[in-house]
Amino acid sequence: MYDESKEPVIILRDVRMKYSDRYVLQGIDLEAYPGQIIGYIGPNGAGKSTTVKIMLGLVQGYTGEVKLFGRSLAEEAYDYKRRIGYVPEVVELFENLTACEYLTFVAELYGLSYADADAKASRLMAMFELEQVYHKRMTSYSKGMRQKVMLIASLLHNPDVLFFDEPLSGLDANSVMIVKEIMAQLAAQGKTIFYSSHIMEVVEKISSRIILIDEGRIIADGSFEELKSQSQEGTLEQIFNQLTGFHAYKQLAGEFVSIVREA
Ligand SMILES: Nc1ncnc2c1ncn2[C@@H]1O[C@H](COP(=O)(O)OP(=O)(O)OP(=O)(O)O)[C@@H](O)[C@H]1O
Repeated sequence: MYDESKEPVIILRDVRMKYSDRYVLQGIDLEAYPGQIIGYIGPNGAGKSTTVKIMLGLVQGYTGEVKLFGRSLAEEAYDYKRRIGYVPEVVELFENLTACEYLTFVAELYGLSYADADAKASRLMAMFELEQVYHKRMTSYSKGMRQKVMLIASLLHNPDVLFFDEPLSGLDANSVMIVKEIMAQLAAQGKTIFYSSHIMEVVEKISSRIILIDEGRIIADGSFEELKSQSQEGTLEQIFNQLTGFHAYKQLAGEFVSIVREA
């Protein structure tokens, strides 16, 4: 369980972000604590990736305050990146490298020596039964194999906060169980996991807290039980549909299919 007596590791205050004339984040306020697994969910285009990229220092030009580990990202030369890990949604970069080359490169950026990085990376690859391909180029990897490499890359430096964007994407059923358990054990040891996904069944089960964002605003924030009792719905998928005002999926699907069938 997370410990709210500790200092929050993430603080966002009135974070707003504008692209061209349009606000895609309209005032995000949240704190995250050690040991929390936060499911950060919302419709396509709601602003989830933008929020995460701001926290990663990849997007500038926002207003409001963003603090990680008690210090503002706006502070000059604040080197917080060694304490965070990130699994991006799209894994296409660097595939001409072998896993060994890629993982040791990433770990060295985080300050590990080559020898330590190689030893740790090869052992973690073996845990996913990927030892045979450790020295093969990732162009020859399946989607799930690449995803496992990205997970390892995000964890090699033992970060305190993890940002995962669809981390189970492409993983087989056994690997999903392993990764879910890894997340639970990391959280039990006080890591904070900020997790974006569209797979509601998984978010419902693994999150200690769920934040639902729609059109750049937080519209629900609490444990699954809290969200359930507020909305009178049974599953997270139903809560999501209700809170985002979506009911017409059958009609929409019908219209879609009828357009497809037009000669
Ligand atoms: N670089 C950019 N330039 C202009 N608009 C952008 C840019 N990045 C994101 N947007 C817009 O900001 C809005 C929020 O995008 P964002 O990627 O944060 O959504 P998301 O909630 O992560 O969506 P998804 O579930 O589809 O991944 C969208 O309307 C998107 O078109």
